[in-house]
Amino acid sequence: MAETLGFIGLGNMGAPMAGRLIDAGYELVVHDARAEAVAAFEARGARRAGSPAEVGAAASVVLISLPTPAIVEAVVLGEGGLVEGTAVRTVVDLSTTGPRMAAKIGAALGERGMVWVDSPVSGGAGGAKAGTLAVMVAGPPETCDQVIPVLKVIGKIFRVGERAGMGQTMKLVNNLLSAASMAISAEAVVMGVKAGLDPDTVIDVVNAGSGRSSSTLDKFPRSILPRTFDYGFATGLMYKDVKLCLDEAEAMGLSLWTANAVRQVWFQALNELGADSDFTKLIQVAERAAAVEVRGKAAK
Ligand SMILES: NC(=O)c1ccc[n+]([C@@H]2O[C@H](COP(=O)([O-])OP(=O)(O)OC[C@H]3O[C@@H](n4cnc5c(N)ncnc54)[C@H](O)[C@@H]3O)[C@@H](O)[C@H]2O)c1
Repeated sequence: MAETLGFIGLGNMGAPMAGRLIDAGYELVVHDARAEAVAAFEARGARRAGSPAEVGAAASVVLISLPTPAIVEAVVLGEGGLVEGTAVRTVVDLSTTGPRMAAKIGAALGERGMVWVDSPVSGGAGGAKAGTLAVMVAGPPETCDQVIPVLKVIGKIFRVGERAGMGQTMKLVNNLLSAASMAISAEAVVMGVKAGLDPDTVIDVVNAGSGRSSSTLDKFPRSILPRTFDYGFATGLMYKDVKLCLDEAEAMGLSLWTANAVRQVWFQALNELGADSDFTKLIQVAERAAAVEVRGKAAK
């Protein structure tokens, strides 16, 4: 019989990850606050659970992909939460939750004889669909050994530590760089276009030169130049990640000067674009300031 897994949070990342698990032969018990997201998975043979506790009653290993640390905490430890289920033993958090929340929930689960595997991911909705995410796994080695065959379905595994929170720290390091590269790429490309350069040429040259980054290699050609703005990552979540990173740095007594400037850029984007906007719309903030539009060819 196929192994049953729980999955909570079927959004931009959760849906393609859960979809790959179904395709790989796992049986899923799913839950999401959005009924339509659950219905789409029922149509693919998954079982619906009415609450996180119901998921915890049906599966010993449960994966979660939820927006914010507060939501993760409520879904796992709150009323009707995952830990109320009698079957659940291992919870794998694929969300960006921050190291302190990961440690807090990990400790709370430990008191109940359960294990928290801190396992954030990077690579976007496209990477989730293709199974090419970077998966940053931290937790007790024997539990990690048990869940890694499942996680291999969604991406490449990096074991980054044995303590809940170490995966999160790795993820915040990665996303600080991602947030910074989007911010500076938007400014730089807008400046070049304002001076008369062709946007496609700018990106082609940068990608053949030393200025390239995941923003210029992926986000510009896929979402910004064709102006589809459909990368699948929300501005509010990008801001959350930068803020979590700076909160951690401050707790460590570190002053991250560039990161503080990056936070301000994303705070401005949050106010101008709204939390739910696609994060590649950041270009529009720079465009407004420069009174110019970056419009290239459609993605190939
Ligand atoms: N989108 C990306 O490119 C990306 C990449 C890597 C990591 N992440 C991280 O992964 C996590 C999920 O991101 P996403 O982009 O898929 O977000 P999303 O908003 O698209 O999806 C979150 C899902 O959680 C559901 N949800 C929210 N509150 C809930 C609750 N209380 N109970 C049950 N379901 C609830 C929502 O309905 C939604 O389907 C976040 O922590 C994010 O930072 C996102």
